Amino acid sequence: MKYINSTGFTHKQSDKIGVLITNLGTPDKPEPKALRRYLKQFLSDPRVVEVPKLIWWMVLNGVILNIRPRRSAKAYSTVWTEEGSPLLTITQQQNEALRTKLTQMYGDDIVVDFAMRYGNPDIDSVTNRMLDQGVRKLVVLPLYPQYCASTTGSTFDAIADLFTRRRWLPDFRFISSYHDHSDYIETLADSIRQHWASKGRAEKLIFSFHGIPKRYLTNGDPYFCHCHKTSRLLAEALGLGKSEYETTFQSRFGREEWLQPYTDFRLKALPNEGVKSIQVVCPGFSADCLETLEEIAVENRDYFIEAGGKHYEYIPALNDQPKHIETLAKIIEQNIQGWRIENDNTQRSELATQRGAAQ
Ligand SMILES: C=CC1=C(C)c2cc3[nH]c(cc4nc(cc5[nH]c(cc1n2)c(C)c5CCC(=O)O)C(CCC(=O)O)=C4C)c(C)c3C=C
Ligand SMILES: [Fe+2]
Ligand SMILES: [Fe+2]
Repeated sequence: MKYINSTGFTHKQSDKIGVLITNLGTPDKPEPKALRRYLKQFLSDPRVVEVPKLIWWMVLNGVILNIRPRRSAKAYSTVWTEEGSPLLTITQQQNEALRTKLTQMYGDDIVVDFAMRYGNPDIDSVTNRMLDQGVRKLVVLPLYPQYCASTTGSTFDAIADLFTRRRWLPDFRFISSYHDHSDYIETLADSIRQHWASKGRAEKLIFSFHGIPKRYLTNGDPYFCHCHKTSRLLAEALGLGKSEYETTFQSRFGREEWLQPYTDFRLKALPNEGVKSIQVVCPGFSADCLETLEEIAVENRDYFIEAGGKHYEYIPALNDQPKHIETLAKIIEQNIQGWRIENDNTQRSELATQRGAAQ
């Protein structure tokens, strides 16, 4: 085994704190070839699809990767902008804003960067670059408020895998969820209140979260409970009664049962139950992406209107809203307690001396 060495250190270089934010990732282009590459990496992750390896390899390579890339490329091209995929652009904006905020709080010895679990920029390259810049204490914040093994757990796997290959490991903290953090709840509530102030209130508010197979819940994944806790706290903050909101699950994939109730089923049923005006918010998505901009804002609107609904609004994700960035900075601040920015170069000088002697 050849380990990745820690190179590039110099005398008087101070130790740095690294803050790495991550999200799921997105294809490089809204084209079938790029989608094939992206979906192959994403759907080959055993944390995402928990099906025996050989069976899944045959289904993925024999069926899914021959059909889905073309279909998904079409969907992606409807949300793509001149800057690229919304998920990437918004994550870049969040990263810039967070870097500015944390630099104001901690000075230049904090290194802030972002990476994607699938596609680019990848976790390996970004983390290696941060460690080579002198990061000796690393905190990772996956931008998934609710813990799920398929997303948060998989992000940990990628970092842990890199660590098994590196010589010099940093102090390390991993933020596994913030679904009930009071600032996150208040920021979401505030964004909904602002929407109400400018657009008025619908009869019902739908909290739509990305789904997962129901089997993962029965096997002990806390994701479903985290989603419901976020909803309950959000409803309390907004003073909503039980009949004024619903929690639903979107973005099903494959044939098995996923978490219920399904968003699209409920949107098709609500007009028949007398609900003609709704607003939908997706608290599990920290950045707008295909699943919110296309599936919720367009596809599900059509279902609701076709079923007899009159008024449908999607309330955007928190994205790079200043209050969201302040919330993320606060979560990071609380998780790096006790991490002093070091300016003690004794160890560094020691190493440099030994290297000099060895040459
Ligand atoms: C917010 C949390 C997410 C969970 C939990 C999640 C689980 C999950 N997803 C799939 C399959 C797909 N998801 C896709 C897109 C997608 N998923 C999330 C987030 C979560 N997924 C985001 C933010 C996005 C959008 C990415 C973007 O580029 O905008 C896709 C790709 C799109 C498509 O082809 O439809 C798939 C596939 C599974 C199987 C799963 C849990 C088991
Ligand atoms: Fe997904
Ligand atoms: Fe989708």
